[in-house]
Amino acid sequence: MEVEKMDENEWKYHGEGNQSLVVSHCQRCVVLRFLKSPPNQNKTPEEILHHLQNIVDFGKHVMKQFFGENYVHHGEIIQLPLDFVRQLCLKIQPERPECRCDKDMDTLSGYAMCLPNLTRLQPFRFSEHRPILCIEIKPKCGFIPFSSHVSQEIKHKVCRYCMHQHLKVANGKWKRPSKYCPLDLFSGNKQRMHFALKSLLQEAQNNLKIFKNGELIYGCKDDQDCVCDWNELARHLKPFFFPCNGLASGPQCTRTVVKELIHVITMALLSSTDSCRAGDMKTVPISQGRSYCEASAFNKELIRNGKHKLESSGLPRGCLLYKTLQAQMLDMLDIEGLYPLYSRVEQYLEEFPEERSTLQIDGPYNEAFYEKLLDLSLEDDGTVAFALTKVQQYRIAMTAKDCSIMIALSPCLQDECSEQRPVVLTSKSRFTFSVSVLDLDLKPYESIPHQYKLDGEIVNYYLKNVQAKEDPVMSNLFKENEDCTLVLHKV
Ligand SMILES: O=P(O)(O)O[C@@H]1[C@@H](OP(=O)(O)O)[C@H](OP(=O)(O)O)[C@H](O)[C@H](OP(=O)(O)O)[C@H]1OP(=O)(O)O
Ligand SMILES: Nc1ncnc2c1ncn2[C@@H]1O[C@H](COP(=O)(O)OP(=O)(O)OP(=O)(O)O)[C@@H](O)[C@H]1O
Repeated sequence: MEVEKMDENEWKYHGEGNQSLVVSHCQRCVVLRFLKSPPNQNKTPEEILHHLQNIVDFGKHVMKQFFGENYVHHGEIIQLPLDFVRQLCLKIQPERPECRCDKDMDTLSGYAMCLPNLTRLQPFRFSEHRPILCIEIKPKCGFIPFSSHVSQEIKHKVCRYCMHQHLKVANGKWKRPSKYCPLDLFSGNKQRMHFALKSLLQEAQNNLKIFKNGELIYGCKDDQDCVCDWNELARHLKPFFFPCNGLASGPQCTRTVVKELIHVITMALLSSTDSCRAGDMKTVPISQGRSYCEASAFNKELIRNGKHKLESSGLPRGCLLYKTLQAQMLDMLDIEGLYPLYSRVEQYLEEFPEERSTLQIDGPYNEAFYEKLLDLSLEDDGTVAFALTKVQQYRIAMTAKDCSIMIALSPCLQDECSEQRPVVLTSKSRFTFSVSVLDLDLKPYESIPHQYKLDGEIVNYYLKNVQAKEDPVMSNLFKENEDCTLVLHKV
């Protein structure tokens, strides 16, 4: 990119999260990702550069090992003319959702990350001018803690996402709770995955976005500004799934198109398109934890129908969901078991502050950092080394619990398909596709006390306001079904 010739008119607002703001190039398949910070808390250019360098290194040397070369796009740092950045910031400001304006885009350093635009990245070069559909999913934590340090039984039964939903609705972050449960998505069971994806389509929150040719066509910019109309979505998608038409519009058409969409997402998520170095690093056998969440609407429906066993087919080892789950499961002790270890590291650092850099708390995130993450031993020998390894593994796990998955799909003809290109078929069309992961910024060491506090708040809110009310209803349902089993067995 020729940085001297940067023109803000060639860029447009693309999206943002809590930490960064993204603009996309109007013609080329690239984005610029700027850091954000609260007003008047600007970092120096050196600090920004260091932060960005850490993000790139972490993607390159650590996350690529966990997720695989092809899934991770670590990007590169770019230095931009300050005038361009200021003009760009002014230009995009009106597009920004109000709820994100508590932080400002960094306009003082001139540094940003340059990445491929994953919403427009064509899975394969041959199809450069083909339309492209992209689905972004933020799946969140896909397992129930198995750690013996967990103090509240409910955490062994209901997943964090489902519990957190109630607190978020109470706090006004979202208007309605979602029926999505990450454990259904991560189950590998197509029926459960279908239910999870349908629930995401019903209540997208910040967990689902759909882009057509790089433009957001479905999902929430914020809780006030959501484009979530299934008929409208079906109108956009019909040419992708039914290119020769023959499908009249109406509710039946909408349902058919949505079903096809869910099918392609499921197939892409279960596909294995890469291998990685940490490939056979097994954090814990999935069987150790419960494979379903008691609060999942899918699970409740099964119980209502007298079935007690939720199928969990398991994920294929090479697929991105499997890799994400394995990285998430580096949180082996749960925040309750981790917090005392964090305190041990803190105490040590209070005594020996100069050791902070040797311990690589704030980087560099290099090969040596990665190697230290591979020790999965849970035997606490009382050392700072043990505590630090668990803290760093926990940070990786938190990062994997908050990352997003991008699936890019492009229609292709039968004679264009070859063995190198993964293809997914629907009833009337075929797509080449690629799967990537984004937002792999390592969670800061300093966020651990916040995690500890938030965990308590989520659980306490759930116990007080939800479980207390739901329990009699659910236990009655269990009882009814048990009665039924008794009749069949003995009489
Ligand atoms: O704690 P959670 O689970 O609510 O996750 C936060 C996300 O909220 P979500 O629940 O996905 O709506 C939150 O997402 P939103 O800003 O709410 O869209 C951030 O991703 C936050 O990350 P960071 O601390 O800014 O790096 C996330 O915080 P971390 O816990 O990952 O640090
Ligand atoms: N390389 C990319 N290509 C296309 N879109 C991108 C890319 N990177 C980010 N985005 C878009 O910008 C949004 C915000 O980016 P990102 O998730 O990295 O922000 P964040 O502030 O780090 O998020 P969080 O709130 O989770 O901390 C994403 O949800 C995605 O839609």
